[in-house]
Amino acid sequence: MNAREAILELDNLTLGYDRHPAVHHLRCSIAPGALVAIVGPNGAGKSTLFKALTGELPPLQGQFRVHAGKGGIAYLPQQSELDRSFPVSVFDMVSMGLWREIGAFRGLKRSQAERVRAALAAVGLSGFEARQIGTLSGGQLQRARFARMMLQDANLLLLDEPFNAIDARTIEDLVALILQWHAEGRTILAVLHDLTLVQRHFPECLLLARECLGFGPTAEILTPERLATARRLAGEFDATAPVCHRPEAEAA
Ligand SMILES: Nc1ncnc2c1ncn2[C@@H]1O[C@H](COP(=O)(O)OP(=O)(O)OP(=O)(O)O)[C@@H](O)[C@H]1O
Repeated sequence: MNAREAILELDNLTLGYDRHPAVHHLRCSIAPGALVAIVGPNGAGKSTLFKALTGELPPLQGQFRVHAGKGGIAYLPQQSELDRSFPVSVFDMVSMGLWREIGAFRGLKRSQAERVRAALAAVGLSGFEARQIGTLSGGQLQRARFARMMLQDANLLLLDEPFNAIDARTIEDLVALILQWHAEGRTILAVLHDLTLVQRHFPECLLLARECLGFGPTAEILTPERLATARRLAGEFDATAPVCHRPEAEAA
C-alpha cells in the first residue's frame, strides 16, 4: 500500500523493555477504515504494541507513523481493578470521554450531557447514570468504558482484550458497536483471543509472536500451521536478548 494512504504504518518497529526487545521488526500498513484483529499467544507483544502506539513506550528501533487526523487515537486498555477503585458515578466516568472538548474541570453543557446520555443508551446503560462504578458487574463496566470511548469520537481505536471475562450477551452487544464504528469509517485494531469471534467478524488479522507472522485477510493468516508456528516462536523467544539488526528489514 502507498504509505500516504495508510492510517498507521509500522516501519521495522522493535519494542521492548530495558533495551531487551519484546517484539521486533514489525512492518505493516493499516488502511483507513480497516477492522483488524491482533492475535497471538501470551507474551507475543500485543499489549506492548499498543503501549507504543499510544506513546507510553518509545521504540527501541524503527518507527511508526499515525495519520489519524483530527479525531486522533482512542485506547481501551485491558480492564483492571483500578478502573473500579475511583469513587465516581457512571455518568461522570463516561463524560470523561469528552475531556478533549471540555478540559478537566469545567462543567458539561446541556448538549454534552445529552451526548453522554445517548452514549449510555447505546451501550444499554440508561438508568445507571448515578451508580458508582465500583458497584457495576464486569460486563456493565465494560459497557461504560465503551460508552466513554464512543464519546472520544476517534478515527483510530485500539482495544486491548475488550471481551476478557465478559459475558456472552455483553460480547454480542459490544461486537455490534464495533461493527457500527467500522461502518462509520473508523479504523479499529483489537487484541483478541477468541479465534472464532475473529474469523466471524474481523476481515483482517495481524498475527504476532514476538515478530509479525502475517498480516492480511483473516482466512489466509489464521491457518493451523501459522498458529502452531506462533506458539512455538513465543515459547522459544529469549526475552534477555539484545536488540538485533536485520539488514533486510532495515533496507526494505
Ligand atoms: N513493563 C514491562 N517490563 C518488562 N517486560 C515487560 C513489561 N511489560 C511486558 N513485558 C514483557 O514483554 C513481553 C510481551 O508482553 P505483552 O504484554 O506485550 O504480551 P501480550 O501479547 O499482550 O500477552 P497477553 O496475551 O498475555 O496479554 C512479555 O515477555 C512480557 O513479560
